[in-house]
Amino acid sequence: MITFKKVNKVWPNGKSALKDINLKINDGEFVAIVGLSGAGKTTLLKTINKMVSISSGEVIVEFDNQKFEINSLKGKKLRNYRKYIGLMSQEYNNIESQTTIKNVLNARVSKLNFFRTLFGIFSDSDRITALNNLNKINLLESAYTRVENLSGGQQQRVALARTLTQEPKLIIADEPVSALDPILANQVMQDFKKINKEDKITIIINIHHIDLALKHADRIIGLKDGLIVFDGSTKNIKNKDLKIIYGNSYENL
Ligand SMILES: Nc1ncnc2c1ncn2[C@@H]1O[C@H](COP(=O)(O)OP(=O)(O)OP(=O)(O)O)[C@@H](O)[C@H]1O
Repeated sequence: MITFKKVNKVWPNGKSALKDINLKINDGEFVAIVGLSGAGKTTLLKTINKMVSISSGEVIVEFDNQKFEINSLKGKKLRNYRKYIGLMSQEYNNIESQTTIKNVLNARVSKLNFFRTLFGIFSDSDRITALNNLNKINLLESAYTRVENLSGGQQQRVALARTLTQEPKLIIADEPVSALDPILANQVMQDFKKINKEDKITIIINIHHIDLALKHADRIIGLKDGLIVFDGSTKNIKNKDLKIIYGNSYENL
C-alpha cells in the first residue's frame, strides 16, 4: 500500500507542484494519473521512489510486512528500496545493439556477483525468468532479435519485460505510451493490464491519452495545478469530472 499524507512539493523557484496530497493506493490496483501538462503528475509519481523529495508531509510504502518512510530513506536503504520499484518512462532505455533477451536479463545484473557481472554470465533460472516474461507479453519469438530491429511498441514491451524481470512490488510508469501511435499504445496498455491482473503487481501510470486510461485502468486520479480534483473508479467518472480535470479543453480532445 502507498499512503500520501498531506504531501506538498515546492520547487526551489517557489512553484508549488503538489498541494496537500492525501492518497491511499492499495496493493494490486491499476491507477492512471491524468491531467493537463504541468498539473504535477510526474512530480507525484517520482515522490514514490524519491527521485523527487517532498517539502512536507509523508509518503509511506508498505509491502511484505515492510514499511518504508520514503523521505527518510538514504544511501544503501534507498538503493535497496528502489530495487522493488519498477520504473518506466517514455524512453525505452534499451541497449539497442543487444538482443531482446540480453536487455531483459540486464534487470538481473545487480543480483550477480562481480565475476558473473564482468562476463555477463546469467544463471539458468534468470534466463527462464526472462524468457517467461517475454512469453507473457508475446515477445518470445523476438528473444534473439537485436532490439534496434524492433518497432517502438515492441521496444517498450522489452522495457516492460525487463522491469518485470527485476521482480518489482510495484511499477511506476511516466508517460510510457506517449511516443507510440494509438494502436501500439493500446497494445502496450493491454500488456500493463495483463501484468497487473495476472501477476498482481500494482501499476501507477501517468498518461495523456485519456481514452486509454479509461479503457484499461481501474482507478483515475485527476490532478489540476497540484491538487487532486478527481479520485475514483474508472467506471464512475463522468464528463463533468473530465471537464474539471481538463477544463474546457476537454471538449476538444
Ligand atoms: N525541477 C523543477 N524545477 C522547478 N519546477 C519544476 C521542476 N519540475 C517540474 N516543475 C514544475 O512543477 C509543475 C508540475 O510539473 P510536472 O512535470 O510534475 O507536471 P506534469 O503533469 O507531469 O506535466 P507533463 O504532462 O507536461 O509531463 C510544473 O509547473 C513544472 O513546471
